[in-house]
Amino acid sequence: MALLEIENLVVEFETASGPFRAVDGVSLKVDEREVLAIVGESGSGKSVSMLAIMGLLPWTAKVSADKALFNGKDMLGMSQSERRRIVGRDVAMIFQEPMASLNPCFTVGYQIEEVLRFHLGLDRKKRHARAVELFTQVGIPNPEERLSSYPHQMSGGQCQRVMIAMAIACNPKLLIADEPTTALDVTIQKQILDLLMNLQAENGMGMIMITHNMGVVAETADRVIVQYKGRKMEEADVLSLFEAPKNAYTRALLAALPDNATGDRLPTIAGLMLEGNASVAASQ
Ligand SMILES: Nc1ncnc2c1ncn2[C@@H]1O[C@H](COP(=O)(O)OP(=O)(O)OP(=O)(O)O)[C@@H](O)[C@H]1O
Repeated sequence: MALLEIENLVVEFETASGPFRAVDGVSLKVDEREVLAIVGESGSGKSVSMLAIMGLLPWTAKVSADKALFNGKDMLGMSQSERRRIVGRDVAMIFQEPMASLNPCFTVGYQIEEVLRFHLGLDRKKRHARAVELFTQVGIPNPEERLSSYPHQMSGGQCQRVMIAMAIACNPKLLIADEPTTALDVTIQKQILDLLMNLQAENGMGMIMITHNMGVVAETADRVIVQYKGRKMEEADVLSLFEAPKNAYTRALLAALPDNATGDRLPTIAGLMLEGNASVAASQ
């Protein structure tokens, strides 16, 4: 049984100018211990698909799917309270902006201990011990001291480590990392990516890596889905995708990698910025 199995996911938003389809019939599967990358440019519906399954979209979103099973449970059919117990415990998400994901009014220690209280019901002493253990695991120096820091007293990289510690606090089966390194300095990006991949291997988690960066895909994924304007363009194991991409949009993404630039200028993705031309990629 797959850990996560989604078939024909559709997400539409009610907007002032009528309904807008952000995700258009996406299907995917993630197995235990597998890393699936979802890659595509900004606005291709990568985040919205995952937020829809987690029940984290606003009421203006209409979500439907033929199947949306996590660990055999129907994520769209279950009650809000049942979903709240699963999200954050069995499935955890890390977002692009660690500063924005943390509450500025509470210490990072309080925030991680809240996760441990809510999902695992640990008493104060056990919560504290587990928080220290988690901070140590994600490489935060002087964990005891750092637990009483507020988010603004920490760097972006440290805040992302806190977010990762919170995400793995309950040993989730699936970790969804949504552009986890995009907002960080280049030197820190590699450290955070290495940390995530080590934790994924150590804890045996399934993982979905959402990114627009083919370099990140190459470093992390077993399998890749290429998404464009809410649709799946191509799906392949990572080696096949890099060696023999089948879709024109995938080829264009790969050609735009700096290593593939042959002249002084980066290659352009011709025509893809025009409105409503998903067919350019879809039809090739
Ligand atoms: N609440 C909302 N109401 C209306 N449209 C929305 C809403 N949230 C997202 N969208 C739209 O849905 C589309 C897909 O957004 P999504 O965030 O999934 O893109 P993405 O591929 O993850 O890109 P990025 O990396 O920039 O977030 C975008 O066009 C976005 O503007």
